[in-house]
Amino acid sequence: MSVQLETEFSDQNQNGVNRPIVRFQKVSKSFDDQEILREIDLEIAPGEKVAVIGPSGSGKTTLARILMTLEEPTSGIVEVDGELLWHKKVKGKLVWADEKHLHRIRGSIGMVFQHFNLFPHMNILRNVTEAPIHVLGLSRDEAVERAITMLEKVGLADKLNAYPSQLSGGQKQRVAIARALVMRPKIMIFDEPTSALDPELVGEVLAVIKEIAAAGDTAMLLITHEMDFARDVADRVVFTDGGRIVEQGPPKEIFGAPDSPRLKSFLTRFRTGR
Ligand SMILES: Nc1ncnc2c1ncn2[C@@H]1O[C@H](COP(=O)(O)OP(=O)(O)OP(=O)(O)O)[C@@H](O)[C@H]1O
Repeated sequence: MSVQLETEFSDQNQNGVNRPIVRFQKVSKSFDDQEILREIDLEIAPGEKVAVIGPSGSGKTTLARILMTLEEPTSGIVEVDGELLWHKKVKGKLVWADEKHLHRIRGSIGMVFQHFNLFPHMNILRNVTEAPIHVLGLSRDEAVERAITMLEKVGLADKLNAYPSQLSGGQKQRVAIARALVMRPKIMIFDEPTSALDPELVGEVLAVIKEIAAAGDTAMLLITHEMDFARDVADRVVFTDGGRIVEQGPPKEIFGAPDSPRLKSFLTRFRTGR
C-alpha cells in the first residue's frame, strides 16, 4: 500500500471560510493494474451541487465510492471539510487512516445508492431514526422529530408506519434520501439514484432531489445518466472519460457549448440514443 509524502499535496485553505467541503487531490485508482481514475483533482464548495456525467466505465461510480469510503484510492488524497478521509498525519507524513477514523468521518457523508438497502423488518420511521439514535446519539424524541421533518420533505409523512415491502421503488428511494439527509451530512452523494427504478418512478425521485437541492445548503455530488436532471440541478457539471476529468463548467456551457471533441461526441450519442 502506498504512503504519500505530505509535501506532494498542498495544505491551502485549511482554515479559510471558503474551504471546500470536498477536495480530491491527484486521486488515482487502479483495479488489477488497470487505471480507472487518473490523477483526479476536484473541489466541491459549500452548498455546491456538482453532477458527474460520462460514458459507462469512465470511473464515475468509482469516484463516488472513494468519497463514500467504500473504495480506497491507489494514490492521492481526499478531504471532507478540511479533514483527511483516507489518511491521517503522523509526524508530518501521511499514513493510511484506521477503520475508526473512517467510521467517524462516514457519519458526515450522506449516501444514496441505486439500491435503497432499507431494513425490511423496520417500519419507515425506524429506518430513518436508527442512525441518528445509534450513530449521532440523539434521543428517540429528537430523532423522531428530525425524521418526520425529512419524511415530510420527501413527501412520505403518511407512510411512517408502513414497511418497505409496502412501498413502490420510488417511495423506497425517497425514504433512502430522507435517511441520508436526517444525519445532516456535509456532503450528499447520489450514485445513479434512479437507474434501478421503473421508468414511471424516475420522475418523482428526481423531483424530490431537485427540490432538496434548490432548498438546501448541503453540498451534493450527483452521478447521473439523466442529462436533463444534471442540467436542472447542478451548479457545475463534470464530464469524465477514460478516468480523467475532460471538461467541467456550468450546465449552460457543458450542454450548450461543449468544448472538447469527446464531450461533443458523448452528448451527440446521448441525444441520438446511439
Ligand atoms: N471492484 C472492482 N474490481 C475490478 N474492476 C472494477 C471494480 N469496480 C469497478 N471496476 C471497473 O472500473 C471501471 C469503471 O467503473 P465505474 O463503475 O466507476 O464506471 P462508471 O463510469 O460509473 O460506469 P457506469 O456509468 O456504467 O456506472 C469499469 O471498467 C469497471 O469494470
